[in-house]
Amino acid sequence: MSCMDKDVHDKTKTGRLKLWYNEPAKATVTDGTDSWKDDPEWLKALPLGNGALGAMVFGDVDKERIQLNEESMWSGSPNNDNNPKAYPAQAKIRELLFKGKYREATKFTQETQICEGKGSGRGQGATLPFGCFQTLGDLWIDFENQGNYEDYYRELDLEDAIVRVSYTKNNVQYKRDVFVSEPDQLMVVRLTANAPGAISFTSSLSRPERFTTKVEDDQLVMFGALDNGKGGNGLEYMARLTALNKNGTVSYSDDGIVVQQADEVLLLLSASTNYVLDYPSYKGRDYEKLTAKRLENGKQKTYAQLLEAHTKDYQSYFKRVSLKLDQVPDTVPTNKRLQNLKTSKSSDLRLEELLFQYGRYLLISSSRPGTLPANLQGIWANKIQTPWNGDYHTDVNVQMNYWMAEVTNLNEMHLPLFDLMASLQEPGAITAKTHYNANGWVVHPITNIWGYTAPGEKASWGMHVGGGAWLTTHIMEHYYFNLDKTFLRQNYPVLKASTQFYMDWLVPDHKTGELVSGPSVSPENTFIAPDGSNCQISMGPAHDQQVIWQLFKNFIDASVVLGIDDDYVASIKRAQAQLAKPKIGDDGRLMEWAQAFEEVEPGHRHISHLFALHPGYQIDIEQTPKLAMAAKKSLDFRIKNGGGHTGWSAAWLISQYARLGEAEKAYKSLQTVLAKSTTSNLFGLHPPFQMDANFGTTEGISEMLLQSQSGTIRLLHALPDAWATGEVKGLCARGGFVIDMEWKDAELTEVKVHSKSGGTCKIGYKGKTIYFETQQGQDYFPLQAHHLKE
Ligand SMILES: C[C@@H]1O[C@@H](O)[C@@H](O)[C@H](O)[C@@H]1O
Repeated sequence: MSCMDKDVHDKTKTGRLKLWYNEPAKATVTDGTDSWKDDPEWLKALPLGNGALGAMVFGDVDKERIQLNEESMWSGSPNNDNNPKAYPAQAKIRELLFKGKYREATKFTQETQICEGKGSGRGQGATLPFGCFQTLGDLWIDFENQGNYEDYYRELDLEDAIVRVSYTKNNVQYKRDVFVSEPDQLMVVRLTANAPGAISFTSSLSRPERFTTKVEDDQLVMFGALDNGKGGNGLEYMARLTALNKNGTVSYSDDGIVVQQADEVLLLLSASTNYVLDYPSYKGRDYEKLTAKRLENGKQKTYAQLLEAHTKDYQSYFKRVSLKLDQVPDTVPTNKRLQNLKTSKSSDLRLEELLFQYGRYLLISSSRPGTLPANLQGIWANKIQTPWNGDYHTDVNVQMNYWMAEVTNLNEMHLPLFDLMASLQEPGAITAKTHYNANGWVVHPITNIWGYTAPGEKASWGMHVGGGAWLTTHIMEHYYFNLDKTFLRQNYPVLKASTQFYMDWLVPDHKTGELVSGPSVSPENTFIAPDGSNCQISMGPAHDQQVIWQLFKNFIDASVVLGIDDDYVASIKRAQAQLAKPKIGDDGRLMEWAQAFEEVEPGHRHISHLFALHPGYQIDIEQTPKLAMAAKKSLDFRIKNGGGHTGWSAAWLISQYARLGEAEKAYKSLQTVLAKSTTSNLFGLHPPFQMDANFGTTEGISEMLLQSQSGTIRLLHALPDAWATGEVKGLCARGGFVIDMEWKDAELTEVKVHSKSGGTCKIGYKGKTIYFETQQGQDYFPLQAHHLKE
């Protein structure tokens, strides 16, 4: 084990992409009872993860706290409280709606269509069958010697996914390096000092409830079972901790590990549960054996070997993309930079670069092939009752988590979302049959790791049936960016089964004969019915019509790619043509509902009726300019009335405006996210903390620089004045292209196109469009070769 490599702990030397601070996050635990309120010190801690194991490092001096997560730490249990009363009532609700009796329909829908049980417990389901994503617990490192310290420094280095802490105390310089390795499935903590025998501490493991610790050989083991929400034990978990010391002594007791006068110490932690993403039992993993094996493997390796494997793995993803907007060295601590931005209201290019790459860092750290998808918290939650149960919301949130995956060259991180979709097929088919007597599968706005697909406990948000269609759009996105036919063939059944649900669900509108979806909601939004009552339920809300249109388009395109041209595909083409389409209201805005209702909350956080502009593309600035202008009116109206007031909704606005080529408005929404919805560790805020704002912001910045949804690769489509000069490398475009760009004074100066799969490349820039044929693996320079600018 080597000692003390000086330079990486000194930020100024490297100019690397880092979050850094001159003060620790206090390791004290504040009262976690109010699940909707964040612990302010936790929001200063720094996140690490390997997709399954997560850690938040506080970096405190006298007592270090590393709050731990494991992706499947969920209370609750498999329980799909479908409601057999739903289908018999459906026809009456539709009749009421076609007659314009919205108040009666909304009331009857709440009485007959929601789940049988308590559902998500209004986002507080920790003790219910729905369950809740919870903390694994805390690793404590108590140095037991109070007193002053100086030269304090801590950082999260995005270039190698390591947290470093250093300070001087009693003339001894202490250092900590922490990372969570994917190859070794271990959290690694290295403690060093520049004086022999200076390292002494007691280390322990704990969590707010349901845990026992014991010694097993040279390990401290924490284990327990979570609440299954039915009055018994559910998921079983285990964490194992061991200490490898250089000189000094180590002793183990059921309460902790005591290290005395060591020169250097390595702490290794493994953790897992008996969970398996497999309907109907969702269990069977031998977590005790797995955690023991991982720890044993780790103990056979040197720190350098563990570090090298981790860095190599992480950088193989992170280093695919670089963004340069600012050349000025980073001399201001991150929390101070953010504070300056919030007070001065002036932009900060370095923070924008950092936020862009931070989204990529967080996705690599919370979603890997074979893990569960990133949830509302990514994988970082410090409570027993997490906001909204830390679940998977399918009416924008989980989709937003993955919008950036392909364009920012992280296609592998997208795979867990497809695993989730596949796991919802069986429970979703039972809900489709029970609630709607329909084939195929359906999911409503909330799902969890137990295959929950029922509507939940409130019709006002639960009756969103478009979530399944929306989720499947990711299948075609992954195909378009990678042209992987094997992937498409494997996922075609999920796509087809989703179309089968909507083919059984859609009905002709009594007046227009167009196919409409309903009873359904425009996610979580409320309209004023003609009788003045506040209602949510209607026939043909724009959002449903748009996600179903996109699903049918994707299914037709996938069938063409796979050479499938049967009667069923033909029936989908007919149904798509018959769907009610986006409409423009008398006020020029895009209509959110089939009728021009007034909104109870004009500044509502959801903008679901603009799905067709982003992430869908039924509406396009060049191909459907009228609808695009109506979309712009709707966006401006939303913001004028206070829209974008949650982190995720402000992040979505960046992409929406970017699709319209509205660079300054997109940039303004980016400033809104930074100024209003970003906290000192750059976590996004709903508030409380909610990860989709981070992922949505990275997507938004990508959309400002590069778009390819229309079939044309649009370069610098929404370049704000603030980014007059810059460079981006490694962004991906549909069709299997990787794009590098440099620009100066808002003019492209260099473009490189790498063709991953060959084929025709169509590029658009400032109103000019060029085409050129490409060979697989070749690079092209369209600026010169194809006179892109003349
Ligand atoms: C997790 C929750 O998801 C939906 O319900 C949104 O409307 C909320 O704003 C929040 O993001």
